Amino acid sequence: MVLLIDWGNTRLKWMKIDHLELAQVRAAKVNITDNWQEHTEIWASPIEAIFIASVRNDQDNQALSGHLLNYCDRIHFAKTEQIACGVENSYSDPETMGVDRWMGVIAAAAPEENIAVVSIGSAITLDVIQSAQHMGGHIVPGRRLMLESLNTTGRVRPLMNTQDDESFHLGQTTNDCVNAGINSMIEGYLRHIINQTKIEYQVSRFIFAGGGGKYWQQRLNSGTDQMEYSESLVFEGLVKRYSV
Ligand SMILES: Nc1ncnc2c1ncn2[C@@H]1O[C@H](COP(=O)(O)OP(=O)(O)O)[C@@H](O)[C@H]1O
Ligand SMILES: CC(C)(COP(=O)(O)O)[C@@H](O)C(=O)NCCC(=O)O
Repeated sequence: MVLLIDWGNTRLKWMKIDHLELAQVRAAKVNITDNWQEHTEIWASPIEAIFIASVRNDQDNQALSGHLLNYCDRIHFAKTEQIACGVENSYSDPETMGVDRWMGVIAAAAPEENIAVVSIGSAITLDVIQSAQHMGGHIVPGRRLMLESLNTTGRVRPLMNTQDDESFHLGQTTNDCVNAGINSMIEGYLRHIINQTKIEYQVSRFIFAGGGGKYWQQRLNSGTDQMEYSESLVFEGLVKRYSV
């Protein structure tokens, strides 16, 4: 059994597969937790190897690997590279690019296709790939980070609405004003990058990922653009990178 881990700023995602094969990743269940220590099932069965894409700090990564070493001594933390699986990174200093983004880029890249990966998690990220060349991207604060940034005003102390706004509307409470406004910001940003990447980078395929990926892919998919949602994109990148 091989254990794959995608550790973002909010949640740890994990799956177990028999072999490093894309078909297995696509069929496997993605498990999600805010608190991995409580999930003994992660390491309950024998594990041959562990591949991790983590954007957490060294202390968190050491705590996780220190624990996992009790169950498996083949632990590999993926790193962002200049080139991998035929995909070239646009960063002048590739190691500074989040490994979750890089795994998404590796997973999405296809010869002779122009693709945008849009990940909607703690941060919202864009990565554009033209025929296996990473062209660059964006990083913007995600929904929670935008909302929490208003706490610094002292007066606006909003809470996240549990229900997603389905349409444009105006709030009549502080909370609703903030939530409706942030949703509009995300929608405006996403519509803008979809338009611009089509015009400027001839993007013809959009792959959404991350905790809000499914919601926004469904909401923005008018049927005219090729828009997909992938729950396992980072895992697919790990498999593509380490199955060679
Ligand atoms: N509809 C949505 N719109 C924007 N962001 C969302 C939505 N649903 C969930 N999220 C965000 O997704 C994040 C969790 O997604 P995830 O990809 O696991 O994040 P990370 O990889 O950063 O841990 C949360 O921070 C949450 O605010
Ligand atoms: C941009 C990110 C914070 C996104 O993380 P996430 O929302 O998936 O938790 C992460 O990819 C990261 O820490 N990147 C390093 C900076 C960069 O990619 O240039």
